[in-house]
Amino acid sequence: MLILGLTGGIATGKSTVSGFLSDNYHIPVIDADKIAREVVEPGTLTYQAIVEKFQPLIPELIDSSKKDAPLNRGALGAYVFTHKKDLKKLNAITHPAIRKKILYLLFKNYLNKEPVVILDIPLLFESGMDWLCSRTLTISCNPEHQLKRLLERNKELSEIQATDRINSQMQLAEKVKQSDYSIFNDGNLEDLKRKVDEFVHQNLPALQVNQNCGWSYTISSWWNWFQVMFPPFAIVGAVCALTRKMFNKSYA
Ligand SMILES: CC(C)(COP(=O)(O)OP(=O)(O)OC[C@H]1O[C@@H](n2cnc3c(N)ncnc32)[C@H](O)[C@@H]1O)[C@@H](O)C(=O)NCCC(=O)NCCS
Ligand SMILES: Nc1ncnc2c1ncn2[C@@H]1O[C@H](COP(=O)(O)OP(=O)(O)OP(=O)(O)O)[C@@H](O)[C@H]1O
Repeated sequence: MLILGLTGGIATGKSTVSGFLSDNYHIPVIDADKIAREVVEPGTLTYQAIVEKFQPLIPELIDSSKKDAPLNRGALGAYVFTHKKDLKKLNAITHPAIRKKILYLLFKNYLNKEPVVILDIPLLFESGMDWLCSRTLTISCNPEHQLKRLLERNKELSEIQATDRINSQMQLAEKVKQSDYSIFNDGNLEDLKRKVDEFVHQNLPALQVNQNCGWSYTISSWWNWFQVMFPPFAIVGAVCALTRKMFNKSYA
């Protein structure tokens, strides 16, 4: 299974691209932002840990008059994106649960024999989850477009708050440098769609696209067949791939 790690800065167009890939090529998408919302729902251990840690700092974090009140994400975001140390603490609480769910969904897709899965993670490199990916793709754009799109989408954010969110992430240029492929999303939505189509046809040649009824997959080498027939060899293959990635990274 080819795992394509999709990343970029906030509001650079990741979800728009994963939407195209899912709608037009029927590729399953694992969306880390969506998972990040699920793992903090009332009743979860992550929710409890966040309330214990952050309610003393953010009194409006939950509506205490209601049982199982959801987190006030706006208030939590406004606080953590201006307090770097606390953002790290929030990440330390949420990321293990997000990682666990991602691994579970990857395994489920593997059992479903999906040839390609998109892993849409804004913090792909920051969290080190790029090691799981066969290939990585960064969606970037210039800073003016990024700020404009973020302010248009999240109308509740002031320009200062939006800039804080952008600055809390790894620089876009660094993400582009670390990734195998990048798409520069500076045109309109039609331009973006065309670039995504070009990307698929140029970089995913092992897959034969049938846009009407999804992907059909050709297992190209004897080694791939072998791994499908004897799963322990797939595990050895995965360990070798991870070791190779680690080695390449430390010498990059
Ligand atoms: C701080 C929170 C409550 C703000 O919630 P809100 O609904 O306003 O934003 P949302 O979750 O939709 O995120 C919007 C975008 O913000 C950026 N972002 C989110 N979390 C982080 C973070 N920890 N560090 C840097 N950028 C982040 C991403 O680009 C994301 O796409 C929320 O983002 C959160 O719980 N973050 C911690 C979990 C996390 O790291 N999620 C990202 C997926 S790995
Ligand atoms: N090429 C484009 N032209 C016009 N609008 C665009 C373009 N690309 C993305 N947008 C818009 O910009 C906003 C941000 O895009 P999107 O939600 O895909 O970003 P994202 O990278 O997934 O953001 P986040 O990190 O917050 O999840 C959306 O409202 C989207 O419709």
